[in-house]
Amino acid sequence: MKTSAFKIATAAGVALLFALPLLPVPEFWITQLDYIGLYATVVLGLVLLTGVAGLTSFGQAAFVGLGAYASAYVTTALGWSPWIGLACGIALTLVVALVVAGVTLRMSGHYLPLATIAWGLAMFFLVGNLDFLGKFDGLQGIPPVAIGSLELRTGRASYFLIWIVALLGAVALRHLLDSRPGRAIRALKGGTLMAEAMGIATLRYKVLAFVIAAIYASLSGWLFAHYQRSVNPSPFGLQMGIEYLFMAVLGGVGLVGGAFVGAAAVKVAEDQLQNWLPALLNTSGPVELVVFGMVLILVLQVTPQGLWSLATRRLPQRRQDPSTWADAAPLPKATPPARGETVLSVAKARKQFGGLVAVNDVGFDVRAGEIVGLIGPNGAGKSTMFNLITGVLPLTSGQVDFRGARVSGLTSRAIARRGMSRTFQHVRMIADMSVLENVALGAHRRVGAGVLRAMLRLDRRDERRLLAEAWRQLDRIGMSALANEPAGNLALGQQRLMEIARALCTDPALLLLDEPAAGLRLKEKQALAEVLSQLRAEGMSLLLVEHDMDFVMTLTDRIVVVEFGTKLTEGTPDAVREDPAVRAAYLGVEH
Ligand SMILES: Nc1ncnc2c1ncn2[C@@H]1O[C@H](COP(=O)(O)OP(=O)(O)OP(=O)(O)O)[C@@H](O)[C@H]1O
Repeated sequence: MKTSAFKIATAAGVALLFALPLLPVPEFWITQLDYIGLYATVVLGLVLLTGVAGLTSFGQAAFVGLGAYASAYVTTALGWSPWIGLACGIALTLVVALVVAGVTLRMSGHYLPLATIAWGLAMFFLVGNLDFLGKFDGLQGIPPVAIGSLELRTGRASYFLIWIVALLGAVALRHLLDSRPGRAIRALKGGTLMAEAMGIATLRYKVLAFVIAAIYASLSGWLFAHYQRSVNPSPFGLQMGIEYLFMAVLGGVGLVGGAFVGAAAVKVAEDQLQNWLPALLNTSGPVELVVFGMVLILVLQVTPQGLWSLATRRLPQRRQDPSTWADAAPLPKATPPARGETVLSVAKARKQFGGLVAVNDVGFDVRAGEIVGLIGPNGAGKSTMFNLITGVLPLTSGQVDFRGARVSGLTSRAIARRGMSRTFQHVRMIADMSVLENVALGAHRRVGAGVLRAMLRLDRRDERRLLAEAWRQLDRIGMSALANEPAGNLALGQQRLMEIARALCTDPALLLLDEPAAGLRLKEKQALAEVLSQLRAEGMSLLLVEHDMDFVMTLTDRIVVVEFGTKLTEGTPDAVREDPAVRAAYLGVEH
């Protein structure tokens, strides 16, 4: 399908949705669609949290309950307006979500889903046992939402509000995903180490995704309470938490449109199954969940990316046009170190993995405007040394100073923020993001556009500046033609170059490159050497690990040789080439 046809179909769908209650359609349809809109709003949050950020939560129904009960209580017990109820619900959700996120998001693996189950259960039983919330009977007599003198008393009247909230929520989420904070959230699934090395505070973005998802759920709860006009704990229990996840996965992991398809599919299937299953299986138990599980597995066998991907997977990749940011103001630049200043100083750096000494009291300096090579046979400890310098691994002993200040002991993020950037031995990227978006992650720290501005689309000026920088750095290493490709489609050598562009986007004073020339053809290597020489001429310092000896010998000013974790020698390329110990140990030549 072409993009234009897809857009027309979507617009027609939305127009039909809003025309429906004005047509003489059965009340049942309207009720169904009301619920689908309510569910989809919750699932939008899960698209972000689980689909995009990779954080599984079974606890969304509890946040729906929080929004519902907060407004139900203040409107019934205190007689406040539902709009104040909405504000109370959001405020309460914000506080609770921050607390729950603080407790759970440091957990990894299966602990997070388990913790969200515990949170969902705790909320359910807490609400069910509180007197002032009516225990398991809940609260009745909740007033309808009123817009001026118009009271939304019927399903048809509430329909527009429900769907406006759901669709605005979808638009805001799409905006977010296509923005600076959105890219950071998209990097959480599998790219935390890289993102931290680019100076991105990943825990903060996990918390943000969690809080946004909770607020979407809470909004739905508010609508739900005033639509139903009564609340009790059962729609906010664990079973519903599982169903919301079903909807998110079935609709399409990480796809905004999937929230609506998933919510619709589950709601319709649920009703149909409830009609027929009891008769079919001769039982009155709630067997829909079992059948749901089976349907989910079957659907995901056929379309692993969920139902919505059937509509979107043939759409061409969105292309960014460089003319969009032609006039963007350049990003701020840090003051570079003075030429000849010692930028990096490593002293007696040591790393032990159990009994293995991977780096054995190694020391060397790198000065501004200098390219230093770190060479040695496989397993000599070069990558470990990179990880020690950049804070990915803690030192066993010794120290690292950067621009005159001690950085050993700091996190990789803190070190990156001081102007040290790197590439990785095994390329670290977000494969389904475009090359340009991956590179833009490097410039993340240089502008400040946050979540709210992104959701409201008020971030475009900063976004243009950011993409312009990413494009400029890609262009510098001769890769701008590939800017719109998904990064995962590139050849390995190109992915390495992309990492260099990303590192350059951080505006570093020191660049650490781990085997930059690996996988490149001769011409590409020559072009890369030229770019690196130019960076040196501009006053940048570079430390590189490389196995291609021609590349190292022609490019570097000095070489540090390591073997079995120990420094063998250090000197100019010529001196190192002639050093008998190096020839024996590293170049394999007898002396
Ligand atoms: N996380 C770890 N746990 C245990 N041992 C490790 C760890 N990381 C590295 N090592 C060991 O430390 C030694 C140095 O490894 P390192 O990857 O730094 O070498 P290298 O010089 O970069 O080698 P190559 O050129 O093959 O990448 C190796 O013996 C390796 O097996």
